[in-house]
Amino acid sequence: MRRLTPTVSEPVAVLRKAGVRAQERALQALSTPSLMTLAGLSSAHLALALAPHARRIWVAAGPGNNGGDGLQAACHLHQWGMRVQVSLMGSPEQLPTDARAAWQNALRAGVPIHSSLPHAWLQEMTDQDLCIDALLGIGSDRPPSDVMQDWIEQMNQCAAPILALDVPTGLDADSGQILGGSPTRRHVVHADTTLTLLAAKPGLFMGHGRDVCGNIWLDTLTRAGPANSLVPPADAWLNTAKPNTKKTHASHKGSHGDVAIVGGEPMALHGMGMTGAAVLAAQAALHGGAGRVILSLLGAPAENTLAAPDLMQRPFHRLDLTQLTVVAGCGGGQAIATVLGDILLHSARLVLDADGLNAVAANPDWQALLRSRSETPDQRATVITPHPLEAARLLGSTAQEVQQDRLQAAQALSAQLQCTVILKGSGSVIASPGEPTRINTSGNGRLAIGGTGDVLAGLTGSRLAQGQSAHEAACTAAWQHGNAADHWPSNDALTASRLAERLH
Ligand SMILES: NC(=O)C1=CN([C@@H]2O[C@H](COP(=O)(O)OP(=O)(O)OC[C@H]3O[C@@H](n4cnc5c(N)ncnc54)[C@H](O)[C@@H]3O)[C@@H](O)[C@H]2O)[C@@H](O)CC1
Ligand SMILES: Nc1ncnc2c1ncn2[C@@H]1O[C@H](COP(=O)(O)OP(=O)(O)O)[C@@H](O)[C@H]1O
Ligand SMILES: [K+]
Repeated sequence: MRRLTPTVSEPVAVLRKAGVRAQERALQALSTPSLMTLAGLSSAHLALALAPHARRIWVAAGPGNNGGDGLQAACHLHQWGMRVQVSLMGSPEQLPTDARAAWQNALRAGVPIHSSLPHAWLQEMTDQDLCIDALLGIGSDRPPSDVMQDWIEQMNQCAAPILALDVPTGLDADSGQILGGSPTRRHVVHADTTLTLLAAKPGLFMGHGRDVCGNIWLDTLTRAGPANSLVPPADAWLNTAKPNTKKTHASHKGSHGDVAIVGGEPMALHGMGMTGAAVLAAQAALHGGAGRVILSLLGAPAENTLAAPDLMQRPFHRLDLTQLTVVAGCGGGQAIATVLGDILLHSARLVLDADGLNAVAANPDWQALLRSRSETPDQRATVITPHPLEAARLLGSTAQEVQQDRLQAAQALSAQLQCTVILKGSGSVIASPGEPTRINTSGNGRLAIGGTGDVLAGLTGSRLAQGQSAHEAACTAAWQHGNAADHWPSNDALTASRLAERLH
């Protein structure tokens, strides 16, 4: 069993529900004792570690095998001398085979099992006690019923912390969306800890998953490690790519790459002042360690006084795109369309963001140009950094559809445009042709403010300029960007410009 944090360094495979089921089938036949026995024991061990002094442990068990895990855990905890009470939803006779066996074990051991909520217990429980959510796991396929909503609400209102088994009830394990629609305290369990079983699931790290899982632990239930042939191919991996920011002594500014930021339409052009976005990207490229950073503001003949003195400023026509890592589109407005063809055709390495992506979405010729960058003999690296709405425009779908399956959306976009994609948001997904898809787990809701996406684009450009491949640059930049937010002092405002200066 191990805790999954953003700083985890060993590879962690992520499987959708279908993959977990395949793994379960393959391992089930080989595993003695049964997987549920192992799952119950593991859950009981973690419960005891979390609440060693608990005077009451309440297990809410559902009608499937997730309920079976809870019953099995209750049996161990009871045998170890803890005061446990189980509320079982549904009829024991209708439990699936393994869960029914767990119910019989618990009955034989003398665990109190009821079919209703233990109201008096719930009132008396304190923060030293523990609730175990074993209502639903990966079999959860619809919004919780009214009765289940009552149980979820009572659990969320209880003073005791919550340990969710496998998946917090109400959360879709594939998407991180709430099956009941919104993350209210009736629709989803807000766990303090989630023990996920067999494999990590994408929904725990995306969308609402980050808010309702608490600390995530994984037990693969395979003590000696499963034979490779039994493990289905991973749908993705957690992103563990930390940047190496060390530079050799024998280097000079030319060794660390040149980045040009193209964007930042001024107010005078179409009444939308967006130069700040390009300046933020440039600052991030600078602090990310690029050797030289050039700011090329669109439609702005005069030098911009907002920009730091470390930045060079040049008009677009003076850039030698063939020698540069170009970060294009941050605050690009409509002006980006006047230079996008050249950028797609000639940039040695390219990060395309924001209005650059919107322009590509509206123009099939530019989509073809973007795709063709991967077919040039030098296979020009391209990273695109859409948020869900920008991704939806490129895919011809909706932001809601993108959020329903972020892994699939990022992979489809990467295949469609033959480039690396960072699909931003809670649980950024990094997909590249021929590379394992990554889910980034660093970062938090404090990043959900204007300008932090520009910082990510500039930082990615800086990593590309320093010689990383498109996939590596995207993975290390996403991780570093989120990590800076994770280490931000709680009493200090996080703003995009400050983030750009504190990338570490
Ligand atoms: N069978 C095994 O070998 C193992 C199973 N495991 C556990 O089993 C879980 C999967 O078990 P199941 O496939 O039985 O699925 P679940 O236990 O997650 O739930 C399925 C049951 O819940 C009902 N249900 C689904 N949505 C509902 C809703 N909204 N309101 C009310 N009832 C609802 C279904 O009709 C079905 O009866 C995993 O998440 C994991 O906890 C683990 O113990 C590992 C081993
Ligand atoms: N809840 C969150 N958890 C982690 N990262 C987030 C979260 N919300 C936003 N972010 C990150 O913040 C950045 C926001 O980018 P974007 O939406 O393009 O904003 P802007 O265009 O204003 O810069 C992205 O890197 C995104 O991944
Ligand atoms: K659960």
